[in-house]
Amino acid sequence: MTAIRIGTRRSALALAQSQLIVDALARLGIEAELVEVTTEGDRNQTSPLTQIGGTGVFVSALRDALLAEEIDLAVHSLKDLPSKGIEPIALAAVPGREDPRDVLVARDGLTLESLPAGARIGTGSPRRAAQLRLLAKESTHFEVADIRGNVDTRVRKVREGAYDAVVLARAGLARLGRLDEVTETFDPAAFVPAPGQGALAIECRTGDERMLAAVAPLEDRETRAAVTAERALLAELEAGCAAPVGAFAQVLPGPDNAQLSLHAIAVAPDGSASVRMSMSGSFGEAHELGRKVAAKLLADGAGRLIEERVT
Ligand SMILES: NCc1[nH]cc(CCC(=O)O)c1CC(=O)O
Repeated sequence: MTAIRIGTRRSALALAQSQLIVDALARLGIEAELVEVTTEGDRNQTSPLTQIGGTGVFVSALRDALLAEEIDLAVHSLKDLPSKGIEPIALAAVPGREDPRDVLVARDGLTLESLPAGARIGTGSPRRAAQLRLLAKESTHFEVADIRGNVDTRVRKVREGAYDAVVLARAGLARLGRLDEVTETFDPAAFVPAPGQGALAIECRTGDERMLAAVAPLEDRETRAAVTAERALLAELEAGCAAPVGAFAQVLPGPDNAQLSLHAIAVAPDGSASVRMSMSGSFGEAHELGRKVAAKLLADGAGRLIEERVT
């Protein structure tokens, strides 16, 4: 049998994540190799993410390569996937999640509390920007500035003094072996992560039984349930990965592991207002839980808050 071709973006993080899957398959006795695919999101590092086609810019080139049969599997950061799937592509496996929390990487070991007034915090994410502004209103004062580039670039910009701090996913730094850069890890109930953050998505062509069977052992049912709830919420809000919406689901510890909790927030982009909601439901009804929490958020005015203001 020929080696499975795994499509990956070229960034250090994408390569590390895809290599995790190559290694996991190798442990199952299955040979796989990486095929690098350049995406529009990688080529275009200058314009804000929200201007280069919104959701899914990192995803479509890999999907195109799958459909053209240039690769057999695609590995994505699950949070970069559009919240609605497409028919010819299957979410073949969701492996175990890394730490889903957001972190601060600040100069001189600083935290949100200890950053001086007027500090510049870099993020390209409307969700992070909105939650930073929300926190700023409540405690200290800082300026949120747009930033682009991959994880290494962003950390370097703090080192070079262009920003006092950046907000990143803890998972990305963990996978790059750079957790020592973290100066504060945010409580996910206070600073809510992106739906799917920390999880990987392994996609194949719909009906490709060989690939579905190969990656089935990598599936983690707790992560699948959690991200199903988080993504159902995002889809129900008709929001994409660029929306100021956070969602974080967890399997509740207990004798039967039968409960899933979901905590979500929708924030006005300027941080002037927010709506939060928490609910739990049965493990087997993750999608329904996401829809219910979204409906409650909408009833509390979330739709108006997150409405895209095209300027
Ligand atoms: N937006 C880009 C992106 N997509 C996935 C990750 C990190 C890994 C993850 O969240 O699973 C990152 C970088 C970041 O947000 O810091």
